[in-house]
Amino acid sequence: MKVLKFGGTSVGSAASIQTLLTILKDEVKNEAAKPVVVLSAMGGVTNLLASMAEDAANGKEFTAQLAELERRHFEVVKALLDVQNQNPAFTRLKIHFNQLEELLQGILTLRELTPKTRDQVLSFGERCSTIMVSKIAAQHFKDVLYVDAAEVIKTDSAFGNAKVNTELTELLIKTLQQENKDKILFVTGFIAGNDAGQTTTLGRGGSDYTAAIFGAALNAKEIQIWTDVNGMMTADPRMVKKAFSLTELTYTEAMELSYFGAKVIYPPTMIPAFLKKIPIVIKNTFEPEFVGTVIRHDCKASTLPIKGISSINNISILNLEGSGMVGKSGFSGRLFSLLAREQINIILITQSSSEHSITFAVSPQDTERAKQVIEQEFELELLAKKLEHLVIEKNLAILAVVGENMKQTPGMSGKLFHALGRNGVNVRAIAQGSSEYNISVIISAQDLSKALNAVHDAFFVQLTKTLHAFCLGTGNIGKTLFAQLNAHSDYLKEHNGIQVKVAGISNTRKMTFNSDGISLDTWQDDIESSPYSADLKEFIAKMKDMNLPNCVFIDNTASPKPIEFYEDIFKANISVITCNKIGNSGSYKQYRTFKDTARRHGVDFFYETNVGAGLPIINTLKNLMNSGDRVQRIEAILSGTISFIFNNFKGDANFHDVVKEAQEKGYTEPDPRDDLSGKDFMRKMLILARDAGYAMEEADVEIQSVLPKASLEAKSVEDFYATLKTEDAHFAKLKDQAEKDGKVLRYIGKLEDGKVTITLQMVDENHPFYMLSGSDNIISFTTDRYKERPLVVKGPGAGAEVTAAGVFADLINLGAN
Ligand SMILES: NC(=O)C1=CN([C@@H]2O[C@H](COP(=O)(O)OP(=O)(O)OC[C@H]3O[C@@H](n4cnc5c(N)ncnc54)[C@H](O)[C@@H]3O)[C@@H](O)[C@H]2O)C=CC1
Ligand SMILES: N[C@@H](CC=O)C(=O)O
Ligand code: NA
Repeated sequence: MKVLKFGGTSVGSAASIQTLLTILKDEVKNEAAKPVVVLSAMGGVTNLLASMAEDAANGKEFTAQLAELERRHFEVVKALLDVQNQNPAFTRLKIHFNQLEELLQGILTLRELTPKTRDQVLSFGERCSTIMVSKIAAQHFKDVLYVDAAEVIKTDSAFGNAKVNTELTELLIKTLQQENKDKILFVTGFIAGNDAGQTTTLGRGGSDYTAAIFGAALNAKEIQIWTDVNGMMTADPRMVKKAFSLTELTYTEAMELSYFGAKVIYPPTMIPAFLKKIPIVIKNTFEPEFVGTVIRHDCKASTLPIKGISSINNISILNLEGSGMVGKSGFSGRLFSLLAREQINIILITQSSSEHSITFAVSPQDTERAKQVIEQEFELELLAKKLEHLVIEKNLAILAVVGENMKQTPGMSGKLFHALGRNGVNVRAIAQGSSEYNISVIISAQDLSKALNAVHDAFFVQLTKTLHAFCLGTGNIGKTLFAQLNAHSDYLKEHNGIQVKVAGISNTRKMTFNSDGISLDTWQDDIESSPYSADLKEFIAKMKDMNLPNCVFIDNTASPKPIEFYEDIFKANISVITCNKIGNSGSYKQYRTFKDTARRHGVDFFYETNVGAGLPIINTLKNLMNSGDRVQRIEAILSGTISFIFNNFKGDANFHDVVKEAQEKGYTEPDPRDDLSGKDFMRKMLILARDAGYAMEEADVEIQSVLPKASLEAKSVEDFYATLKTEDAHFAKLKDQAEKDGKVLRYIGKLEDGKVTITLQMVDENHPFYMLSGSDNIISFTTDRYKERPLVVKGPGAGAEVTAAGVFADLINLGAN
């Protein structure tokens, strides 16, 4: 036979009771032995009863609540019972409501609520729901018996949390069942009775306990807990959207997981079932076809590294330290006995092997009392300075990864701490028992949601890892990146297990945020209709405040302003991807600071597109350097704009029009003077030289300009274009000269002997840079290893598509870390 327990939501309305009946009909059809059905009070009723009792004790009226209670039960009776059966049900229920009213009246008169009376008040919840459901069930099943559990579950008189007399209880339950083998028993959950026939209650999770007691007494084949969620999940689904239901768990794992937070079952109540190895199945009344979770002792081997992550979102820690406890046997015994005497529950303990300090966690409401009693107990040690004063830290949380598979598996704690560290979550204390199925860490409460999501992503790699991107700049590159992300998101999920959510966007006018991800179909409308005006400081503050896991800041601007915040962003453990070259080509000190700060905080700083757009130039150089090679010389064409101009400034073409075309094609910087003046090229050479190990400054780069004086001095972009027309002869002369000699114009950068030069050259067909087209860049690295023939990278080095793709590639590389 099976025990089926239905929780408050499962008996909370006429509709859910109808579902309950369907579930029961299936059970009766498929199983020869009649089930035992344990019921909770209708959802919310226990709390309502408790508050009515409190109100009465405080002299407040309770009639309205009583009427509400009656209404809820009567409404169900009217909806589900045939008219001729309604009156007997109303009468039975009314008797109870009258008793309840009398009881509350007594409390009101005496202004006193004892634990005993409170238990009695609360018992009306289960009694009424069970009477009601059993009456309805009697219309559908032949033999139905209402059982008041107070008659068979016998306890001591510790009202509120009574202790069960197991032997007697089992005997009474067995006898009851023997005598009613052909009947479906409908049993009140949560309540019991003492020897004197008074009602007691079983404490937290009491109805589950009732089910476990019946299951154990009757050696049930299975105990089903019908609730309103799809079984036990890998984490609290309110905080971790990707949490999923577990199909199987061991008892130990269930205990560990649901100890914190998870309200599905309260594991101590399962002990009777656990001792008899009875499987417990958690099912969802509102989705009965879903398999749910089975808790059993003989679970199949699982491929999951952990079963789940549990958490408590509000705890305090107390830290006691001093020489007085070093090597002193009995010290912790004294401390913890004291706390036990005071009924202060210790949630977690850690002690370093130096024995110089003990840290333990308690609930916030116990904190002050714990401090007081410890200071009293250890007064002498404190006076003699053998102990320091107790340090209390509040607003903390516990996160624990749980699973028996962690046993003997190296790398589990590494994975946990990597995920926490990379997301800037500081670990205040750690506890792992030698059983190895639980690693608990204490962190700041405000980091809990971020930490849970990051750790969930790290362990459940079969799910997608979510990156949260905050993007600055919606121009050429920014908007192309959004289009690429949007078009490629399904592929990314499927092949790389990565999901990119754009959680914030700003341009110079507006900014918008959404922690669930801004739609990349409608981002333009979202930003336009956003109530927030752009404010870079605010944007960054909000990004930090949202505290999302796997967070990255993407700078797609050409502005010096975001650069000022990079260091601060790294310090908040947020990675940076940038196509903006201004940061890395500022002072050498600033360049170093970015690199060092990112490394110190365990986050990434990726800037592949700073040189040659999407071409793999920065990464190639990084690989050379990291593998111990040494750069002897770099020769390169790194201005896509100038490359395009020289490749198209031929025959009758005029210089002005070719520059305009380069801008229209998206090759130029927002201000094309940056390209033509050689400044953009200078920035790239400086970044390369620095990455190659040279501590250079801008002043160390020698630039030969391609522009005449008038164009160089132009005060605006418009004036600049005007000078390109007036100075046409200057450009035509250059072109004619090259063409006459059978050569082409090339703007070439060189790094050699610690010196960087950028010069305008005319090269013939024997030169390796002769054959270029479009916006091609080319770079040749001569190194200790690539000495005879240099390593060459060549291809289009400007344009929105290739640049955005380079930023995208940085993002994917980041996702892999
Ligand atoms: N075009 C290309 O081929 C390549 C461009 N890049 C770099 O890409 C970056 C962006 O270039 P484009 O998209 O062409 O520029 P753009 O002028 O089209 O767009 C810049 C965007 O940044 C925004 N912005 C500027 N200052 C801002 C601030 N303080 N706060 C918020 N938003 C701000 C603007 O509103 C605009 O949306 C530049 O740094 C450029 O050097 C890098 C490699 C290749
Ligand atoms: N404006 C740049 C674009 C790449 O950084 C260029 O022309 O090379
Ligand atoms: Na590149």
